[in-house]
Amino acid sequence: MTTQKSSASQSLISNYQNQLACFASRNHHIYAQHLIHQIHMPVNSDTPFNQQITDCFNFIKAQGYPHPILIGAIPFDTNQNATLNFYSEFEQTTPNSAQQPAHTATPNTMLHQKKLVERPVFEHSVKLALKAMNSGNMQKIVLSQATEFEFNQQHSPEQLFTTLTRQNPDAYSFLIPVEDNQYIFGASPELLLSRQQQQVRSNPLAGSRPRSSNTEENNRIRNELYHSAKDRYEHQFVIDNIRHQLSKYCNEYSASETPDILTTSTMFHLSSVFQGQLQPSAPDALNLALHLHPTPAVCGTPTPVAKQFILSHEGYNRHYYSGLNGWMDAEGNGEWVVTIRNGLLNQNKIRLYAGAGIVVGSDAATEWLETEAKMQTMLNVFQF
Ligand SMILES: C=C(O[C@H]1C=CC=C(C(=O)O)[C@@H]1O)C(=O)O
Repeated sequence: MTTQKSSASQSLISNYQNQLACFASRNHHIYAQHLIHQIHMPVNSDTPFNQQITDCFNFIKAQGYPHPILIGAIPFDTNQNATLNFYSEFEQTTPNSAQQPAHTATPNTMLHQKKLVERPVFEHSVKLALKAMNSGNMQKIVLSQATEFEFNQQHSPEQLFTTLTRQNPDAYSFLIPVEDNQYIFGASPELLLSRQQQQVRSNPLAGSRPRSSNTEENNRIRNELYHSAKDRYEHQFVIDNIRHQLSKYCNEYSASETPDILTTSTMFHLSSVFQGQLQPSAPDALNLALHLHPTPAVCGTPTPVAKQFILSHEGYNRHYYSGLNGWMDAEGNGEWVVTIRNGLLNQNKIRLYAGAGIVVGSDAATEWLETEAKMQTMLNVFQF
């Protein structure tokens, strides 16, 4: 496939060829290699990001590539820059974990680790949030922490991705180039939104318990989560919000009446499904997903109050964590997942993130332990 283009179109030509992006779900794996253009701008109503997306797709198609793809990452705070990567073509395969090489990540030595949010700071924020709830200002908030690890050498992004998909075959695994030669990577259990022609689907999660290694104990934990009034309450904010936002665009839809339990490599979650038939005028997959973001699974209720609390109290910049990532084709079909159980690869440093939903009745110490358990999904990649 040629990458030589006319001088008139040089501004859209890749300086970044061979920056691989990968996105895997249970049903398919997408690999895209020939990066044509990267947009870095906020995806909010103040910027012309939609026009730029249309221009990029049109430009790539005019060069003779009929099936371009956008694979990108949107931050938690949409006032910060998103990264939208445009590829001229992509390969789509059916997952077959038996054929994947059974390696773990490069055997690097970890030199240092540093908490960006220490446990007392997190627990203090939880207590402040509970106070705000008791005075009626907020009903739910998701608070998070991050840890940075420094290794003696850089991990191979491709190996990280292979390990993630092998360890988490039911998750949405991703590896996406972002600014400054960094990558975000992860294994998210949470589908924010998929659109395939007029079919839309969302699988919100909220309410969690760490898994044990003992089967009987796991049965007890699942049962306790399923019947926990506090976790059902925490979950309800998310499904109510998704139903409210998406039903506006649907001719018909259905939503789970009671949640199921979704099992990941490290956690149990309460899980609901929303499915609908979109109206002909409904927005494309990315814009529909942006209407949902940030859901109460990563922010809180009411959204503006929770978002402001997070920005003022959390004590670090979430950036891509708890945003969304995924892909979209030029017809507006796509899959966007919540950027959780993820990390940021920056040369020989890796930053990992995890959060937990807080409602009245939450206990600060238990919530901290929940974030640590969630982080284990990523730590397993490095065999810690
Ligand atoms: C915010 C995270 O998880 C969300 C998704 C599932 C369950 C959650 C919870 O029970 O708190 C969170 O809302 C995270 O993993 O960092």
